[in-house]
Amino acid sequence: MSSTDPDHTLTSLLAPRQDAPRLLALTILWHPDAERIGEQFIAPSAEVAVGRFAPPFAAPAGAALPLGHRCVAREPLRLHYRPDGQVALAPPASRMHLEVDGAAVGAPLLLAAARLDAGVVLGLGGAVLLCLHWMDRLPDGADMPALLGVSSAAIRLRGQIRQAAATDLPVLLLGETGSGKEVAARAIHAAGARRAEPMVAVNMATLNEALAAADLFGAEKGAYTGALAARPGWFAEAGAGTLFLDEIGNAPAPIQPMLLRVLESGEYRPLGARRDARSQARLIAATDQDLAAGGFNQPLLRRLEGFVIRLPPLRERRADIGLLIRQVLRGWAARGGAAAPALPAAFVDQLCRHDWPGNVRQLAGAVQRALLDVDAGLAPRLDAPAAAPAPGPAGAAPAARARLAELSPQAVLDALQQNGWRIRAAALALGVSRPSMYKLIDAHPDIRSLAAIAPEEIDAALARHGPDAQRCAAALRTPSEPLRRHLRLRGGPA
Ligand SMILES: Nc1ncnc2c1ncn2[C@@H]1O[C@H](COP(=O)(O)OP(=O)(O)OP(=O)(O)O)[C@@H](O)[C@H]1O
Repeated sequence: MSSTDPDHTLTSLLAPRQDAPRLLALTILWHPDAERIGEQFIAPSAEVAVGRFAPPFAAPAGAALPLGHRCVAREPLRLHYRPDGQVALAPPASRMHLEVDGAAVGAPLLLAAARLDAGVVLGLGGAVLLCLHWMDRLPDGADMPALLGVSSAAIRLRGQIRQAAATDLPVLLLGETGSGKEVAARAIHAAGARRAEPMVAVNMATLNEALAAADLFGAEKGAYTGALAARPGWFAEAGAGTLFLDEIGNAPAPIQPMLLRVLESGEYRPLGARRDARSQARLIAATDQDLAAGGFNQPLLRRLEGFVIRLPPLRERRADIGLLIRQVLRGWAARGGAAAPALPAAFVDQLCRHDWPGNVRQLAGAVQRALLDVDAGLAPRLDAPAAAPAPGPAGAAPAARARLAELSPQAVLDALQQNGWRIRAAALALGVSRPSMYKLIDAHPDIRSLAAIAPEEIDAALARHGPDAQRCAAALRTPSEPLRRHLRLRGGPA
């Protein structure tokens, strides 16, 4: 741990040094040969000339080849990283159509250094898209297939995951909705010494406040009304593995001091038990909220911050967008057995420049819908209604929030009914985050929270519909996940 580290966390050891050299880099976002997507050229000097036959682009440990495509002019466009930090761009002396961030360019221009932080999208000849960006670290072997990315931010993230995996510290994952927090938690578990033990993921926002303590810490038989059998709780189920507490900012207030106690002493008391139990589990928590802003138990926050990892939003790492699009295309081919329909380069250009408040999840949804459109002979559109952004509860853009308010109660009800009353599936269908889905449900006049339903009514639904939690949920007009947990706690059907 660094003695000058004001946060006293390991994270600062990995923070890029202010004086770290940064190099100009070009990453292939789109190419008629999809295998080329993600290949990079990292400039060894301040001058780069990009044409059909040079420079060579390569994947880590792969062969290096020039862009090669006939739409790219032989005459190169020239980039010059100037001492004042700006990048001068001179178009080629040819008829090739050149676009810079969607605008046609026919004359030299200067790019401010800050534009390259997120990545500038260069369109060459209407067929090849490149991302011009900075690199402040070397490409890695990208040995975490669930966490794609060739940007410096993606490489830094994988490095932090490897470091966190080598420790037993609690980890706090911070990032906007859809930015990959759960994927990162699973990668930490998979890369650590506990990989052979279970990983249990709990969404704190779905916990029923009255039952949360029993859910997490377990309960003795008869510990509360309806507890027909003892149950272990998530801490015991995680054993010596990893307990992932997603959306920790939504942890019910009475639970927070109990979590603090486990983190401080390793001990907790199952409901109705005479003595404490010991937790062996490693804790990873995630949130898209600012937990320091108020409401959340601050000593608990300090404990969770053993190792803090910030997941960068997609709009700050455009160099990764091509690989993420290709992942969806490959998924389509793997599911359907046939290659995915071709997406127009102009549409991919839009995808690469979009702001993606719902991050990777929203991008993947937009690409899926575009593929369905193209397959049906329609032109893909980025502004299709279903492609509405998935805002998080905190930090959501005003435009995204407005769109959330535009969702009618009927649309929310339809999404639940069509998705077996499952919150996660309905949130995906509406293109909103799970925290937003909870807010929509709370505000809905015709959807009830489980706590508001009398036990006799639940019993009557069970008697009528049998042990089918989804049918009971539909009959009770309540989401099925909390009902399923409630039934499990009672020792009944799930
Ligand atoms: N770097 C990545 N490479 C490939 N897929 C990714 C990456 N990051 C995220 N994804 C995918 O994006 C989707 C959202 O990721 P994930 O559920 O981990 O996000 P999250 O930050 O936990 O979201 P939320 O806060 O809404 O729960 C998942 O389908 C995941 O597989």
